[in-house]
Amino acid sequence: MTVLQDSPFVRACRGLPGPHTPVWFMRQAGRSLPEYRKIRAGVGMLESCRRPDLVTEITLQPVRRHNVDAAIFFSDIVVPIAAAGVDLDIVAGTGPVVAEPIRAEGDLARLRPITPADVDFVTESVRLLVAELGATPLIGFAGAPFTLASYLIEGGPSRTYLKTKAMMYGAPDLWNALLARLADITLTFLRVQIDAGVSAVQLFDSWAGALSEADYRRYVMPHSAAVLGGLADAGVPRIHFGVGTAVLLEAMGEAGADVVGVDWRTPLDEATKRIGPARAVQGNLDPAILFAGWETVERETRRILEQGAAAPGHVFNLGHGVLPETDPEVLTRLVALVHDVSGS
Ligand SMILES: Cc1c2[nH]c(c1CCC(=O)O)Cc1[nH]c(c(CCC(=O)O)c1C)Cc1[nH]c(c(CCC(=O)O)c1C)Cc1[nH]c(c(C)c1CCC(=O)O)C2
Repeated sequence: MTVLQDSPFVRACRGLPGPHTPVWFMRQAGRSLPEYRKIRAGVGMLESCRRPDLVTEITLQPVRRHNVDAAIFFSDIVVPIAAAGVDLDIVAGTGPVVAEPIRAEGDLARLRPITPADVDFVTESVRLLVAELGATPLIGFAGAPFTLASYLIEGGPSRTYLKTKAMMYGAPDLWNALLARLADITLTFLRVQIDAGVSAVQLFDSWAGALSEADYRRYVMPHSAAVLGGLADAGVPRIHFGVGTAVLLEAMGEAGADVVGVDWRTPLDEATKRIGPARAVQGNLDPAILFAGWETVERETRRILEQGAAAPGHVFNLGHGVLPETDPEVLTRLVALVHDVSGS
């Protein structure tokens, strides 16, 4: 086991004190970095996720630049479902597009279980990265069953989740069969990453905020809990993140998280009241604040560090991913600020 238990990041995830508040950014690897745009030129997104040389280089780029406290494995939430047999592509500027969406019982056969051999490129990439990263922890990740199902059912990104909700409410047996399959694939995919040496995992339920708490608990939480609960003995912290989840924070913690990701809509002290004292929080600077000038960035960062102190552990992050237009120098400066303000 290569879990970096004494790193500031893993300690904060476990609610233990450390030398400073650790910080990393969702989508820290990606289009905000010129070196990323250069290495990705002419290479498709899915192809880049399957090439260990590219995965390693792209994952390391923001670590070299920003002095963040953790790296996040470069991949995408649809990589395991592509490995499970679903014909899909990641279209620049749009996101995942599924050739034949899943709408009926017979379509489930297109989503078979995966074995570690189906994602051997993940094992190889994680091993290379863990060796390169040394004392910096690597975060593995996967999409949660609801968010994955939304792409599979809609066929691509959606504003209303109309077909997704129609299946969830109107065909609950099919819905539960689909989400159970996705939970199984996700659990295997995260175990592969843990076995290869990641120090933490993040389950992205980015679009769960489309649901009420009651419906989240009824239709989604059991499947996410199967994933997170299935990793209870794995020895790595589990982060559970979504957007627009103010009313879901308590349930997302209960689903089996050690750390609950919070977007910018809920202050971290308020989030901690809802989540309770047993779990750390991660967040929650609005990614758009990075465009508002340094004074505003500094003021908002100080506020978030103060409010985060109410939680047993705080991992500083944005409330959602880095926007492609972000000036990377602002991110570098933000990391230094978080370390400086929170350091003893
Ligand atoms: C919903 C979701 C997806 N993918 C992901 C989520 C959950 C996180 C979130 O809520 O943002 C997760 C993801 N996708 C990517 C990462 C890399 C690691 C990191 O955070 O640095 C992670 C963690 C790379 C990527 N995934 C994608 C890119 C951009 C494609 C490119 O660089 O060509 C990257 C760097 C493509 C993608 N893939 C997806 C979308 C919506 C997009 C954006 C489409 C676009 O704007 O072009 C699906």
